[in-house]
Amino acid sequence: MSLAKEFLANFTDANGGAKYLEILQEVANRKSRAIQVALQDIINYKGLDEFHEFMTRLTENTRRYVSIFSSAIDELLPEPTEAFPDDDHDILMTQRAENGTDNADVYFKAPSKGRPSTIREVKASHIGQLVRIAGIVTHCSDVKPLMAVAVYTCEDCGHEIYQEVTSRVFMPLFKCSSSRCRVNSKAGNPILQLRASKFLKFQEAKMQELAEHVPKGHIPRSMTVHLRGELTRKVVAPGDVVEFSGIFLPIPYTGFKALRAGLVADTYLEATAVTHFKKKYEEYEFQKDEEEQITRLAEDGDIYNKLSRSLAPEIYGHEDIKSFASLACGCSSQAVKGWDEDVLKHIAFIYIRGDVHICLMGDPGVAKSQLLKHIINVAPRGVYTTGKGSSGVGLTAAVMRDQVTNEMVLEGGALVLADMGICAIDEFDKMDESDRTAIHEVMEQQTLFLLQPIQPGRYDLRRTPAKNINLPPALLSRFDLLWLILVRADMDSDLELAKHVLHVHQTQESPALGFEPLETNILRCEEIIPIRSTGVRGVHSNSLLEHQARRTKSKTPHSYTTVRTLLSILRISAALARLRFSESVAQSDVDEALRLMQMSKISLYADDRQKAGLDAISDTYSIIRDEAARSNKTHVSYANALNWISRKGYSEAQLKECLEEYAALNVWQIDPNTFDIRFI
Ligand SMILES: Nc1ncnc2c1ncn2[C@@H]1O[C@H](COP(=O)(O)OP(=O)(O)OP(=O)(O)O)[C@@H](O)[C@H]1O
Repeated sequence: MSLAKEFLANFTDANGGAKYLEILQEVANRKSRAIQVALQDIINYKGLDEFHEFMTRLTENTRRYVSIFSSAIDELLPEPTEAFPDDDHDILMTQRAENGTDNADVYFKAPSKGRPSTIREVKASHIGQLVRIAGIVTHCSDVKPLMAVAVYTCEDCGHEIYQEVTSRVFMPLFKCSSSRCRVNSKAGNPILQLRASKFLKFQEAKMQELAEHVPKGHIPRSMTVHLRGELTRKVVAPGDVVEFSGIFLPIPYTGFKALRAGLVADTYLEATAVTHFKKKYEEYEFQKDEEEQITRLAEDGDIYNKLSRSLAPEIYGHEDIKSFASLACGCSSQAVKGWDEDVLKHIAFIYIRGDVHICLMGDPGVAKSQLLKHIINVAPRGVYTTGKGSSGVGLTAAVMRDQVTNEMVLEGGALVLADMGICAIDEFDKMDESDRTAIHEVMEQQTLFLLQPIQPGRYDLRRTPAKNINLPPALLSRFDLLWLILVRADMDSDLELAKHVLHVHQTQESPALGFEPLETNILRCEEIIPIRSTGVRGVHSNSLLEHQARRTKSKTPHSYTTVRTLLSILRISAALARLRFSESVAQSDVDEALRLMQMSKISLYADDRQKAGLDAISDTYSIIRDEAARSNKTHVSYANALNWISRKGYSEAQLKECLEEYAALNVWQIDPNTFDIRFI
């Protein structure tokens, strides 16, 4: 205990203040009841060597050190410096203090260095130790009073008896322990005084391991977490991604369960600190360097391209899907405000949702699942689940009996946990039809994004998507984009893919992108800041409607325009504007939104692209024209043009043919030496 006293009395923080003595003064003045001891402070206090043995003992037998620190605190507790009302409550507190039953609550916070453990990594060998565990909260009970000290008054001798309660069940006292009753050979009659007893706020949470910690094909594990005192209500809602520091403890079964269980005990985590990992968009606090990087990005004219190419750089190609996925992260459920009346008058809905849904379909092994996991990792709140293992209840909510309060409560499923975030449902087509209908309403109310890869086996291009995907049209129509990824015979593209995959596996990093890929935390910030922007003002409606009318006259079959299509264009355009930190949607945003919609349709009817007159040469021209328009350039280097078209799977030979054909039409001039392009 001497080391504990020395540390608490002499530790000074970075500002030279006596951190823990100040906290003890707060406790003495009844301004606080909790003392959180950061183990990092103990490490910093004397360097690891001096306190190494102390730290090891503390982390391996934490509960014992809670009582050691409590005793040290009792000896160090200063006199109050502020008077407080002298009422019967105070008399009681004084008595408790004299009986040592009113200790302040001591909590240890594990050092934040290194990766927290996953639930799967915490074993029986960790029993009694201080551990850090990261996970997603799936259930929170109400905050209830938990008795910590039972106070009795003996009816015969008036003696006050204190009984410390350390579990959720305890045996009340029936015999008075005073000397007077003992001398009189009386059992006495201790009466429990609830008003005098000490209660702690108590909350029970269920934490599930994060999707990225679950080995393929395994079921996510969960753990019960007990939150007491000042730690209650720190976990705001199911879906919060948090890191708990706590003592891993066994919880003996009681009653008949104990008879059946024998020596087997259940386990739980006695929380001592809670850190929120991914907050809701509004609560996210940016680090200083993040703000600086975002500011530099905001001034960069190529932010959209850099964002989408930084998402899953080790996955080759799929640029348009990555572009749209980065938009999906950055959309907001805010209504799209400020669009001028002409556009809105064509829209039946009063409320225009801001979220987008994507349905990814494709052949096996085209990186659909990998893309989902990257997107979930970037999104501030993301939940990944598989249709094979999910039921409608597992996706929405189940009515469960709360173990603590024995009341019936709603336990949030994947969609609830991802509220205001992104929910990725893999192999959605494997879900039962009856379960799938559970998300119709959710998708329409737009509290979630959905990315759902579907493997219809081999996709038959001669049939419509609805027939290939065997999803009800009512559900299909809720997707803003249906994107088909097929393995196509294309030597150049396959060669590039092979080079890319080999490079990733040899160097454990993605090939050079021509710029420093944005870190995940910057991508996450980048997706968040636009959320905070107010709604974006619309472009002049005529250009939007004309654009859409022109596109839908194209020869691509099945390309009718519904109100939902128009809403999708509104949402995508608004998301593009937000990514540019713009408060208004520009023509280029609408162009890009229409291009993404067009590319989505083309992916579904690829073989019709030739019939639709979008052959390789005109497609190559469209790609160069659109990219040049987006970067607002009239002069395009040959290297850029080649990079743009090869990303779409076209070859250099097709580029050269396109350059010649459109130079002959006086669309552009080609530099005879460098083959650079200058639009006329
Ligand atoms: N374009 C690509 N670039 C890099 N790696 C790829 C690409 N396509 C597939 N892969 C690799 O192929 C493997 C399969 O990827 P993934 O599991 O995401 O495919 P999938 O489409 O989900 O397959 P399935 O439909 O069978 O689940 C992964 O290791 C992935 O990295």
